[in-house]
Amino acid sequence: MLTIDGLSRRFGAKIAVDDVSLDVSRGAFVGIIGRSGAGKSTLLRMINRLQEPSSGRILCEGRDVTALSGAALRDWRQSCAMIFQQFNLVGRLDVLTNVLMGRLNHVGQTRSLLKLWSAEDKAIALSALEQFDIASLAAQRAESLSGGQQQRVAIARALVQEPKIILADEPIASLDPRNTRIVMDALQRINRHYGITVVCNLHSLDLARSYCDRLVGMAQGRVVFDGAPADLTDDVARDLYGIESGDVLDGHTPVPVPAPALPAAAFA
Ligand SMILES: Nc1ncnc2c1ncn2[C@@H]1O[C@H](COP(=O)(O)OP(=O)(O)OP(=O)(O)O)[C@@H](O)[C@H]1O
Repeated sequence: MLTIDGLSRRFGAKIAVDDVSLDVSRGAFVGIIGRSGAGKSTLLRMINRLQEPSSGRILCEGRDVTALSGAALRDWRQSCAMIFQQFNLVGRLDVLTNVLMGRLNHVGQTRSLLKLWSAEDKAIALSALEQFDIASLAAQRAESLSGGQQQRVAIARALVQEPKIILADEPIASLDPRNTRIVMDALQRINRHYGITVVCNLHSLDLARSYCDRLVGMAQGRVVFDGAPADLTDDVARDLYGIESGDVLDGHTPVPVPAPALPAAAFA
């Protein structure tokens, strides 16, 4: 469904993403893992075109996403919803209105400017909130909610966009363990129940192993592992995470290793 073909992004002399090629099939739950600075966010942001590639292409069902502009680009962004670490809600607005923002592309420009939501849009938004057990919070200001609740609102907003893909950039990075599970369960529900493809950046390897059906490991902008969670051995994980491996391998003794110099073929 989604093909990333030789995608790179430079920031001055720095190569954040270096010649990445991936095929993501419809309905997959893909975890992008790797240490801080590996290029995970830049990769996700390029898929959504929040960041422009320096070279390479992104294709979705044969359409060249990298060439889109204007209305076609807006359509693309609607069909690949982003979930951010910091939720990106409008704090002073109520929860229901925040979710309705996800419908903006489905209603006419005048109605969206005036925020004249139809009864049907409101029903869709409320139903999305119900999916994640937060319909009772619909009238509350978003800023009054806990982090886990806010992230579920953001996921509901993404769902009402009716996307083909959800791109989640470290969605649980600022949450406690209980809310982490709730939010990951919400993403899993979107994936399994609605068949929406999820590509999710995760720092925690344990979470990635529990929730994803495919893991893509990045180091220094390159893909150094691509396979099933069961195939990602602790040794490979230590190479991927280096001195951070103790943080991501729960129950394992951290074994510091030098920063990896990882050819893509090494773990293919
Ligand atoms: N706008 C930017 N300007 C300059 N350098 C950038 C920019 N965005 C990212 N980088 C650099 O590109 C590299 C990859 O960053 P990126 O945020 O994609 O990594 P990451 O794996 O998502 O890390 P983290 O988990 O810490 O967010 C880093 O070295 C980062 O400093």
